[in-house]
Parts: sequence; C-alpha cells; structure tokens
Amino acid sequence: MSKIVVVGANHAGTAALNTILDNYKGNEVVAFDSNSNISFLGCGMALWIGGQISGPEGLFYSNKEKLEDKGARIYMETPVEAIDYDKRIVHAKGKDGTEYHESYDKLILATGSVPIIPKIEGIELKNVQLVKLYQNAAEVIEKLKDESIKDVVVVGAGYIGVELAEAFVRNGKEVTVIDCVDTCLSGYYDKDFTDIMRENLRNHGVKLAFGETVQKMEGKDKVEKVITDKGEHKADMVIMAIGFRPNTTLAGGQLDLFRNGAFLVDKHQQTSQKDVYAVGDCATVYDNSIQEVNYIALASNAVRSGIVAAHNSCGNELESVGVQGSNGISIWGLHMLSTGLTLAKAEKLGIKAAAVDYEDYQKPAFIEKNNQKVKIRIVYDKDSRVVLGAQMTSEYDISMGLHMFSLAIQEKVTIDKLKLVDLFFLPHFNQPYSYIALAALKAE
Ligand SMILES: Cc1cc2nc3c(=O)[nH]c(=O)nc-3n(C[C@H](O)[C@H](O)[C@H](O)COP(=O)(O)OP(=O)(O)OC[C@H]3O[C@@H](n4cnc5c(N)ncnc54)[C@H](O)[C@@H]3O)c2cc1C
Ligand SMILES: NC(=O)C1=CN([C@@H]2O[C@H](COP(=O)(O)OP(=O)(O)OC[C@H]3O[C@@H](n4cnc5c(N)ncnc54)[C@H](O)[C@@H]3O)[C@@H](O)[C@H]2O)C=CC1
Repeated sequence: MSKIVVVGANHAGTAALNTILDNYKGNEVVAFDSNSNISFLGCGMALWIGGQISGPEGLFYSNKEKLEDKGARIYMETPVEAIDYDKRIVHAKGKDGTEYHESYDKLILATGSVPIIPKIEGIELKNVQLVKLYQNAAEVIEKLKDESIKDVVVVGAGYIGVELAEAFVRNGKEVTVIDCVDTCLSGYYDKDFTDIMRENLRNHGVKLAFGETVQKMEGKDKVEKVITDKGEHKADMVIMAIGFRPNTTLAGGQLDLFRNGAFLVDKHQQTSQKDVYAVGDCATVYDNSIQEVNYIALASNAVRSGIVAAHNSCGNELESVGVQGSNGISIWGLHMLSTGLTLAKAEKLGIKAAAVDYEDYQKPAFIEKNNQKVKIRIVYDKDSRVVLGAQMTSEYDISMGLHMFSLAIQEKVTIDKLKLVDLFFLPHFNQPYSYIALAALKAE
C-alpha cells in the first residue's frame, strides 16, 4: 500500500482521486487544492452567463465531502508552495497559515492551467475579466446586472471567446470580438468552416474585429476602451480569452518541460521523475494526428489522463491511447465539431495532406421536418492515405459522427477504408448514401 498525494483537485485531479479511491482500497490518499471548490465545469460557464441554465449548482459533480467519504484527506484553499522531489515531501500552506509537510510514495500533479494574460497597458483596469474559475463567472454575472455595462469586448475568438460572445448578446449587450487572426476558431477549423461561424456571429449582431492586435486598454479606474493596431473599441467590460498556459511553477527546475512549459509526460503520465505523474492541463498529451507529444487543454483529456495516472500510481500498468484533440462548439444552434488536424495545420506542419468535402441533408428528402444540411471535411495524408482530421457542421446534432473520425485517426484508418464502411441507415436518422462515405469516395 502506498501514500499517494494529489496536487490540484479539479477535473484531472478528481478523476485520479476517484479512480484510486474506487478501485484500490487501503492506500493513504491526500489532496491539496488552492481553490475553495472542486470540479467546476467551465463548459457550462457560457450557458450560465447566457441564462440558458437556471444556475451553477449542476456545474459541480464532486466536493471535499464526497472525496473524504471515500477515504481521502482533502485540504481546500491550501496551495502547495514547493515540492522536494529528492526527499519526496510536499509543502503546502492553508488559508489560516497552517503549514503542511506531507510525504509521498507517489505524487500526481494536476495543477491545470491559467489564462494567458498579455503584458499590455491597462490590463489591470477594473472590469477587465478573466474567465476560468467559478468565481470569475460569478463576478461577470454580478457585473452584468449593472446597466451601465453596455459594451462588452471579448479578446480572443477561440472557444471561450465565441461561447461568451453569444452569452453576452443573450444579456442584451453590444458585443465586439477581437482576434489577432483574421477569423474565429482558427485553431480548430479551416476557413470554409470558420466563415460559417463568422456569419453566424455577425447575423446575431456580434461586431467582429478580426486581424486586429490589442495594444492597450484605456480608462480612468474602470476600462473604457480597447485600442488595437487598427482602431479602438468602446468597452465597459473586457473579457480576456486568448488561451491557457500550463501551470507548472511546482516543477522547481526538477522536471522536464515541453516547449510551452507543460510537464512532459510519457504514455503512463509519468514525468521525468520516478513516481511523479502529471495529468490534465498541466501536462502534455500524445497527439495521434501528428504522432508526437503536444499540448491540448481540454476537460476530456484531463479526465482520461487522471484515470491513466491513477492506475499506474497504484501499480497497475495502463498506457494512454493518445488523443486527437476532438472538440466541439454550439452557437445559437449551429454545431461545429473537429478532430485531429485541419488542412491548414497539416500544411503548416509540412505534411502532404489533402481534403475532401461534402454537403448534403442529414436525412432523405421525404423527411420534411428536422432535416438539416450537414457539411463535412475529411483531411488525410496523401502518401499514407491515413485520416488526419475531420470537421463537421450542421444545425442537426451530428456529434456522434465525429467520434468515428476520432477513432479512425487513433487507429490510423485510411480514407479508402471509409469509402465502403458499413454505416447503418434509417430515414429517421440518415441517408442510405452517407455523406461520410460520399466524402471519402471523392478522395483520389
Ligand atoms: C469557460 C471554459 C469553458 C470550457 N469548456 C470546455 C469544454 O466544453 N470542453 C472541454 O473539453 N474543455 C473545456 N474547457 C477546458 C477545461 O475546463 C480544462 O481543460 C480543464 O479544466 C482542465 O482540468 P484540470 O483539472 O487539468 O485543470 P484545472 O481545471 O486548471 O484545475 C487545476 C486545479 O489545480 C489547483 N491548483 C493549481 N495550483 C495548485 C497548487 N500549487 N496547489 C494546490 N492546488 C493547485 C487549482 O486550484 C485547480 O483546482 C473549458 C474551460 C473554460 C475556462
Ligand atoms: N467547447 C470546448 O471544447 C471548449 C474548450 N475550451 C478550451 O479551453 C482552452 C482555453 O480556451 P480559449 O482561451 O478560448 O483558447 P483558444 O486557444 O480556443 O483561443 C484563443 C484565441 O485567442 C486568439 N489570440 C491569441 N493571442 C491573442 C492576442 N494577443 N490578441 C487577440 N487574440 C489572440 C487566438 O487566435 C485564438 O483564436 C482551450 O484549450 C480550449 O480548447 C474552452 C472553452 C470551450
């Protein structure tokens, strides 16, 4: 039996804790978290802010009590300040100043990520908001009640920025989204797809300031405007959503790091130190679409990596199958999903890739109701023919289709194998000639 210490108890840490506590009895399990809550589902933040769910209660699935009932010792609001990897001791300090010096046999680092904050003038002004924690969302909701907050500027048109733009429009605000790239969601989709989302945002009244770089923010005490290289935007509130960086200050020069500072881990989630594992947003993933180590901050990756580290730390060897960075977004009913590489990303990486596209209705023409158009793109390697990525968009719920592409990339399936793959047909759901096969058949 071992003593296992987990640092950070949000999605990745909680997944590790639950896996250990549910499957391996008799270990001494201790966890520290600097926050006052556990398991806040950030994915529900925009729905909460936009009033599409009645409150935040359902956005939590665990807490200190639940984990302690299973036998763990959990210290909340107790940041770990340093780790002595040679002596195997974790040093933490509670809110009341109490110091903890906890030894470990196995250590799981699940310290997550923090929003990137650019070093620009005016960033410290009031109403310039980060959006990561439950507390951040609660602050934003409180401020939205203030009727003098009319213009909201969102910096970053990635997943958080686009989701929150919808939420602020739903609150009756004038919303501007700024991105330094000339479109939205550029990290996830090719231009044909981002153009559709761009139109969706524009049609719902979001002002788009793409291809603009924020230079500073101005205001007396509260933010009043955002100045970019191309102009200025009136702002009573600014949301900073330009990505996450891994939170790895606890490495203390003792652990190998990836190029963006994430803990470098192998497929067992093991760091460069024996018996020290890292999971979730603080760690790297193995990306099957490029067959290399990568950094992809997603809750889905966090929970899976937590499970893998838990089994390995308890002596049961388990190798991660890697990830494809599968992801999705749904804005005013327009769903967009992607997995693996876009064509643009593949080309940037120097991969000889090609893409096939297809557009069709989801169901046969005789289905008159709830029958929407679907657009699909499959990206594949021209030489090996292996599927590298897929993108799909529709107002119909096509989400299950994307999972197949995720598995195809993981298992290195060729585009040719998709041409005659057995896809079931029932007019309530789809067509006898599936757009997936029809897209694949276009591959030369
Ligand atoms: C608005 C928003 C929407 C999102 N939507 C989605 C989505 O739809 N789908 C998706 O897959 N992902 C989504 N994500 C991303 C997802 O939330 C993250 O990938 C996920 O939170 C990562 O989990 P984690 O446990 O690795 O890290 P974190 O959530 O960052 O948790 C890290 C934990 O470690 C604690 N900690 C840090 N340092 C210390 C220390 N020194 N001592 C003690 N404790 C420490 C922190 O308090 C925190 O509780 C969203 C994120 C946001 C902000
Ligand atoms: N639906 C989902 O799966 C969701 C996932 N997440 C995840 O959480 C993490 C953080 O999300 P985001 O912050 O939205 O990151 P992101 O990586 O999705 O988007 C960041 C955006 O900011 C832009 N940008 C970068 N620097 C900039 C600058 N200086 N000025 C203006 N724009 C700049 C980028 O071009 C990009 O469009 C991501 O890993 C994301 O995948 C977040 C929300 C929802």
